[in-house]
Amino acid sequence: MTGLSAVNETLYASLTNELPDFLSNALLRAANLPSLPAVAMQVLEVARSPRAPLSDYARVIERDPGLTARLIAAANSVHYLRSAHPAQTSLEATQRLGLDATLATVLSFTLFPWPPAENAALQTWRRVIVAAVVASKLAHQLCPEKVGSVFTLALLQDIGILAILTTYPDEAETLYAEHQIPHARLVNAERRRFGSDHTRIGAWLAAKWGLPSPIVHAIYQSHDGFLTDDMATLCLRLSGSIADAWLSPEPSTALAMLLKQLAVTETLTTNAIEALFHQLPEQIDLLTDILDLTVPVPVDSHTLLEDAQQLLYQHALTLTARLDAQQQQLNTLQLHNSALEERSRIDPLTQLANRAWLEEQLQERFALCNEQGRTMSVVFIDLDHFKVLNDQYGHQTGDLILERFGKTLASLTRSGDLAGRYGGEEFLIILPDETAQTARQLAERIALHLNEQPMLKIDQEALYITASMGIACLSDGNFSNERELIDAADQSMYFIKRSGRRGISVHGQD
Ligand SMILES: Nc1nc2c(ncn2[C@@H]2O[C@H](COP(=O)(O)OP(=O)(O)OP(=O)(O)O)[C@@H](O)[C@H]2O)c(=O)[nH]1
Repeated sequence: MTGLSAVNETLYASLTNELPDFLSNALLRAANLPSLPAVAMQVLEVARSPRAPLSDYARVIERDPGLTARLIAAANSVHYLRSAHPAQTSLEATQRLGLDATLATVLSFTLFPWPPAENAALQTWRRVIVAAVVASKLAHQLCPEKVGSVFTLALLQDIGILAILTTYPDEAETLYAEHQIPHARLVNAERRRFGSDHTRIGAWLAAKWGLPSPIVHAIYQSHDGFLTDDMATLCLRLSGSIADAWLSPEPSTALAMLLKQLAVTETLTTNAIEALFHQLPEQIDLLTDILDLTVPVPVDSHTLLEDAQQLLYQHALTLTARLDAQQQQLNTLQLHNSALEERSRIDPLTQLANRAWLEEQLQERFALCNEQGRTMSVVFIDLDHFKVLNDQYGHQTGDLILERFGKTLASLTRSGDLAGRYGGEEFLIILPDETAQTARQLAERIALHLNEQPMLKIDQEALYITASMGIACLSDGNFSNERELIDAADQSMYFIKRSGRRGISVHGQD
């Protein structure tokens, strides 16, 4: 057996530093701060050794006559009386009670006020007793070699509440009456009222008693999340939550929420949880009988688990339905968005790209050419004498001509090219990776088309149009941005206008 641990000063100091000054001062001034007598400390030390025989516990316990008497009384309580001879010694009592009940009795007797009154301390003790049974059953499944230590830790996880109750009796009693369930909310309420919660205060108290640092750390982290690889830690963290569900006024709802959280850990199968729940009632009855504790709601584990799973299933169904509806909404919105986006790029009259889209594409293309040493050309087209057409045939006919010219451009350009309406009767074609020579060939095809195909027939009379076109190629000038490239093509187009219209000019060549 190892000896009693000395207080780990560094750990105690760092935990004291974590508490606000007013709280640590108040805790230290508290008259009845829970204390752990030497005998209980020694029992906990024994419990740290996984293979310690019951006789080791009995030997430690018999040094304290009061504790021994309590243990013998517990061993001779209702559940154990069927045995032929009442237990008379500490060893007989521990043997009859078994490890879990022995530990629970020792800690109950040393920490828990007697006789129990219906108050927050009793609620707390009820919770940890149920939690300890849960922890022990879970440990049998997940880490059988640590059953004893997990059970002890589960019993100690809420000692911080006892410390808060003795330090701020009235305030804490009210707080715990309000917030008894759920426990997670309690932790937040404690932080708001006392500047710290019972896991920190419990760890501090354990360090003050001189409990081994693994116990102190375990209490500190006892209420953290379920995502941990350490099975003993998981057993401890689950134990409190399962106990809360068990003791909740609406156990099936609480359990359903817990099962949902548990699904994330993927450590416990539904079968394992079922097995656990079916073992719990008997074990809890046994222990609470020995300790004269009543668990207020007698729970039928079968019904509870079934109800919880049903709730979870319904919840999943509602959630799926909601997700489906959201997905549909999203699809509609996306369709709507892409239609809007499409509309924001298209000139409604000609169905070609609009100016904004042309400029955006040109900017991107220009940057890409610079980055990758590629080239491109642009063709700037201005329809000739459009004002005259409008004046002569009317604005609507002018519109129709623009629309038909749009179709002409769309039919003569290739899929990688981008033709758009730059302004009133001005058009621009972007030709990625093409030289001025290729751009000229395209311009010539357009000119030929306009020459050969009338845009309209008005009163059986064919109406032809002409265009002035300017071309600029990135490779033929020192252009520092896309704007300069368009300007160059525009100037070439003006050169044609000035020269009498209907023609093609290439920047740098004419
Ligand atoms: N029908 C119609 N006309 C438009 C549209 N946008 C611009 N215009 C007309 O196009 C004409 C352009 O006139 P100008 O800039 O003088 O050019 P132009 O008459 O084509 O003469 P040049 O370009 O010098 O050959 C104006 O009368 C505008 O009103 C449009 O969407 N529909």
